[in-house]
Amino acid sequence: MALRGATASLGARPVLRGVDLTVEAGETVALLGENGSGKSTAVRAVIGQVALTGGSLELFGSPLRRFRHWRRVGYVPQRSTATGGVPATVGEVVSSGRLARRGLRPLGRADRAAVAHALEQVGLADRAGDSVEELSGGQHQRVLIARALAGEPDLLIMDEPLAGVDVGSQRVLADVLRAHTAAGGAALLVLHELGPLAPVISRTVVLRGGRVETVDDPERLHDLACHPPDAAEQEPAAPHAPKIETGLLT
Ligand SMILES: Nc1ncnc2c1ncn2[C@@H]1O[C@H](COP(=O)(O)OP(=O)(O)OP(=O)(O)O)[C@@H](O)[C@H]1O
Repeated sequence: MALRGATASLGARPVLRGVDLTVEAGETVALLGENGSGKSTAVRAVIGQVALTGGSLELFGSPLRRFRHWRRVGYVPQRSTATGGVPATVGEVVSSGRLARRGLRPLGRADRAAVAHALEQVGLADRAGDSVEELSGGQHQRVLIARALAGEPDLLIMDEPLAGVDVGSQRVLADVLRAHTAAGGAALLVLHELGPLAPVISRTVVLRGGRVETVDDPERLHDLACHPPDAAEQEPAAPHAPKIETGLLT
C-alpha cells in the first residue's frame, strides 16, 4: 500500500496536506499523532472512503481506480462507529467478514472454517452464539477484529484497536498481528500509544496537521506521538521504540 503526496479535505477543511505512507508485506506500521492530526482520515482514504484531492494511492501495486480486490483488505473501524445497536450474534458479525469473498452465496465449509479460526484467534470461540450486546467493550473490539480476520485479508487496517481494551486483549491483538505478518500479511494501525503492541510494530509514522512529522530524535517518539508538546519533558521514551518514519519515504 502506498499513499504518495496525498491530500484530502473534509467539507471545506484540508485534512491531509501531502501524506506519504507505505506499508509493505510483512510489516506492521503504526500511525500516531495528536487528536485531529488526520490519522483516521488517512486510513479512510486508504480504504477508499475519503476521496483524495491530490497525490496518489496504490493498493497491491494497482492505482486505486483499477483496484478491485477489496477482499484483500480488512478494516476495523473505530469501535464507536461500528456496532450501534445491531441485534446479532458474535458468529453472525464475524461471518459478515466473509461477505467480500462469498458474495451472497450461503456460508460454505471454507467460510465456516475461517470464521471459527478468527474467533479462536481472538479468544471468543465459546461466544459465537451470544448476542454482541452481551459483550464488554473489549470483547466487542475482539469481535470486530475477528470479523476483519475472517475475510483472510492481506492488508489489515485498524483504527484505534486499543481504545478501551484491557492488557489481556492488547496481548491477544499482538499475537494476531504476529501471526498475520509471519504469514506475509501487512498491517496499518492507528494508535495513540504502542503499549503491548510495541514489540510487533515494525515502523511508526507520526502525523501532525495532516503531514508526516519529521522525528529527528527517536527518543522523543512517544512524547511527540501521544502527548501535547508541553508534556514532552515529563515522560520517558518507550523502551523498545521501533524504527521512526522520517517523512521522506522512498
Ligand atoms: N466530517 C468532517 N467534516 C469536517 N472536518 C472533519 C470531519 N471529520 C473530521 N474532521 C476534521 O478533520 C481533522 C482530522 O480528523 P481525523 O479524525 O482524521 O483525526 P485523527 O488524527 O484520527 O484524530 P483522533 O486522534 O481524535 O481520532 C480534524 O481537525 C477534524 O476536526
